[in-house]
Amino acid sequence: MPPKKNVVEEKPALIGRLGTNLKVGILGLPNVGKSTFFNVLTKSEAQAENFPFCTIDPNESRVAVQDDRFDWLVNHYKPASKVPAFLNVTDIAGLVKGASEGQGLGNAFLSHVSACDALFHLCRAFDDDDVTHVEGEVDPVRDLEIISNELFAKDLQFIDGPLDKVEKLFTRANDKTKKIEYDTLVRVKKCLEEKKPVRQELWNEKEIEILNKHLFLTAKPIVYLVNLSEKDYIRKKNKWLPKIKAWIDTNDAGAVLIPFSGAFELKLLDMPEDERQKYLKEQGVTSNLDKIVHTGYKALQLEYFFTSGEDEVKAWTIQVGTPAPKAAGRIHTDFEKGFIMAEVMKVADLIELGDEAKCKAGGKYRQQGKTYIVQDGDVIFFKFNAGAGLQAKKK
Ligand SMILES: Nc1ncnc2c1ncn2[C@@H]1O[C@H](COP(=O)(O)OP(=O)(O)OP(=O)(O)O)[C@@H](O)[C@H]1O
Ligand SMILES: [Mg+2]
Repeated sequence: MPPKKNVVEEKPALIGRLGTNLKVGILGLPNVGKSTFFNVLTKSEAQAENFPFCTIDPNESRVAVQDDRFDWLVNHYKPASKVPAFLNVTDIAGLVKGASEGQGLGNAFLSHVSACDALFHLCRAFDDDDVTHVEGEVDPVRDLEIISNELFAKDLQFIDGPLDKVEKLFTRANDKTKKIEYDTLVRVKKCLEEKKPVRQELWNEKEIEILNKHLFLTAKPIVYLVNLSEKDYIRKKNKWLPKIKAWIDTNDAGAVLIPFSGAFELKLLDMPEDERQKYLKEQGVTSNLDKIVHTGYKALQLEYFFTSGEDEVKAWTIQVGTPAPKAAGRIHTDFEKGFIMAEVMKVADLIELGDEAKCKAGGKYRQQGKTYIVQDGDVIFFKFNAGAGLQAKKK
């Protein structure tokens, strides 16, 4: 029997703000290399020094998403203007044990975490007696636990307010419309008490709508980054890596772990391009920064389609699952209002066949209507009725 239409399917979905201007925050203890990472990633010059709480106010920047497909389009069309996709990144202040009780920068810090949509949880696995560790000695597993506990503690403090409110309406005032909200928040509280991050629980769409009103810290997707010494990064070995992996498997199953080295990346940044290539070849390593950017982008459930021609090749960021008219609206609201169709080629087909004419001849140039869900890497030309925007305004 086919499933009933009104049954809400349980599927892992992004809990959080909607939109395309989402950002990833860099989270971790003080002095573990967050600003160093931010600087090498975004080629910025945020202050990164060897003392805890060097960063106080968040620094924001964006980093271009490296994509060979975009490079191919640029090389093919030789456009006057080229605009890749960008990932927004925020460097936040270090968090210490007791932040949820106001220690360190306390609540100010946690509000900066709250303003981000996903997190790079960065921990330190490099030994360097000259770089101060706020907890004494290096132990990234303990550090992950400290930060994770603070996030749980903050969510637990926060939930009582909304839960009390909805409980009054649902149980005492007998407002049955509040049932889902009440049940959802009770489940959230249970998760938090069991130290299960909200993101690890399976929620249906209705429940996600409720979660999205509250933006729990443990609902945000996390990518774990381990900051290694240059030596360990090059030899791809560090005694903490297996322990960190085991911690993630137990506490945040399925989350991605990516090692990098702030010291190594800083060194690369200072080298001229030819020297850098030579050094990478000699050492037999590559930088992990592109991979980190891609993973962050994916964690936000963002993707992009391309528009391309001689004027411009551009990657347009959308949320996964965006229908064609809404994607068109990213370019201009009139494109959405007057949407007629999307003419779509897959960038992989374009690259394989060589040009648009061959795509058309090979049946790889398709006309798609309003219900088409745009896919990552679609090359799209939108047809729209130019007067539609005006007509809509007149109504
Ligand atoms: N992989 C590494 N190996 C050795 N030293 C490193 C490495 N990564 C960062 N450092 C050094 O650690 C110190 C602290 O780095 P940074 O200022 O980036 O930390 P932070 O996490 O932003 O600190 P805060 O929370 O205080 O803002 C700096 O002196 C930096 O050069
Ligand atoms: Mg810093």
